[in-house]
Amino acid sequence: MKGFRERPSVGAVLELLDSRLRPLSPEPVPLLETMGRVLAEPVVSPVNVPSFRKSAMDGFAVRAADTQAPAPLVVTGEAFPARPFTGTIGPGEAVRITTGAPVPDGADAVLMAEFAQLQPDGRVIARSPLAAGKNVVAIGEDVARDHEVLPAGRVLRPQDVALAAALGVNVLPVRRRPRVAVLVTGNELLPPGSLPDGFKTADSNSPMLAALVVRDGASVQPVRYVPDDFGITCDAVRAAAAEADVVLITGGTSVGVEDHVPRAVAELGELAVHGVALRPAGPTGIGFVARAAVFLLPGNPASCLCAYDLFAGRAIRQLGGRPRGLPYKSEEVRLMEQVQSAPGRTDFVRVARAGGGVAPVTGGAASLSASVRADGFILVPPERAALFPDEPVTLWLYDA
Ligand SMILES: Nc1nc2c(c(=O)[nH]1)N[C@H]1C(S)=C(S)[C@@H](COP(=O)(O)OP(=O)(O)OC[C@H]3O[C@@H](n4cnc5c(N)ncnc54)[C@H](O)[C@@H]3O)O[C@H]1N2
Ligand code: MOO
Repeated sequence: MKGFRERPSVGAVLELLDSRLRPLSPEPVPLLETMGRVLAEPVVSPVNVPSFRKSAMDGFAVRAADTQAPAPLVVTGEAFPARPFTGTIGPGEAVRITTGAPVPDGADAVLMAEFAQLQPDGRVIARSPLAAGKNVVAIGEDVARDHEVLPAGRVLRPQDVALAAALGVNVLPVRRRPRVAVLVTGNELLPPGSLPDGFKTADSNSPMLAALVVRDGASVQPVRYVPDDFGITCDAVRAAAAEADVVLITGGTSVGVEDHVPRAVAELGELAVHGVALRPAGPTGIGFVARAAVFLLPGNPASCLCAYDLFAGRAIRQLGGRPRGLPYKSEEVRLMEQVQSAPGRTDFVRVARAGGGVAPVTGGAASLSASVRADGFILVPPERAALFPDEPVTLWLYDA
């Protein structure tokens, strides 16, 4: 059994990771299925919106010049959406119009019904003068043809999908979703939901990882349980790497006699990182097998979450074309208690709000309940051996 030799810094590991991964290729997807997907190319409008001069109000289409003096106008027809008035409005004339209807030729303003005085003979008088263009939406006023309306990289929102629909676009090029396989190692584990029994432990890492993977826009394959056996571990990693873009392996990452994962990854491909100057999750590993990026996530639940958040999630987001940084809101807060670290190491410290600032929650890397009690986490940078009360720190918030 060998211990960890050199542990690269978190920064060095992130650099390596970023240099090895590129967004997955685009795929065409029907518009209604694109919500939350990542746009791979900009959307350029093929049309003007609106494509005709459109009334913004119910009332009367008029010539603005005719409203400067309060003279009665003769109503010569009606205009409705998609049922235009086909004639031209001449001097002294008006056309009854509804919102969304094409403004007839000759008219350059719409008199709102509220400001129209109807005469007993059916003619209409403007109560106040109108400027040209009043209540008329110009051609291309909302969207001009050939203009970029959605940038590449956009995580599509409901209104984005709606705009594409308004432009007549019904298929969008979006990044392929990363496919993620999860392998759970450890003879001691029972499937999630099992009552912990004797020396056995219910698997809590895989439900957490599945939720994180979905949050980060990827699809997750059914979890596979792998006993602590070198040959079976190799077979499972090989099979997972053949069908996934990312393989997450929890447990068996360290240097104990039953920790087969690092050697399996090294033999099947490349173990680029094993051990990071980080606490918790120091035993984290990163490798590449076939075309898959493989993450060795320590078995302790808090370490597993930490290693996912800092490394695996970043890779998944990058492959999916999403912003690769931490997907949490941050805020500057005051630290209420001293936090001990060590020079050269990054510490991931779960904290809760306390006394107008934040304080570490109690519980080690094996404590999942500490992650549940935490409002978020802070990171102690490698150049600091400790953080002190009253210092400003960046709080990464678990809740938006
Ligand atoms: N010589 C050294 N030994 C260890 C070091 C070290 O630096 N040098 N680091 C320690 C740290 S820190 C951790 S973390 C562990 C990581 O070890 P493994 O990744 O091999 O994790 P396991 O031993 O398999 O499990 C640790 C712990 O977590 C429980 N576990 C595992 N999987 C799950 C799961 N899916 N759901 C819930 N709980 C799980 C497991 O039962 C153990 O209790 O290495 C140290 N050793
Ligand atoms: O870092 Mo281990 O990841 O503390 O339990």
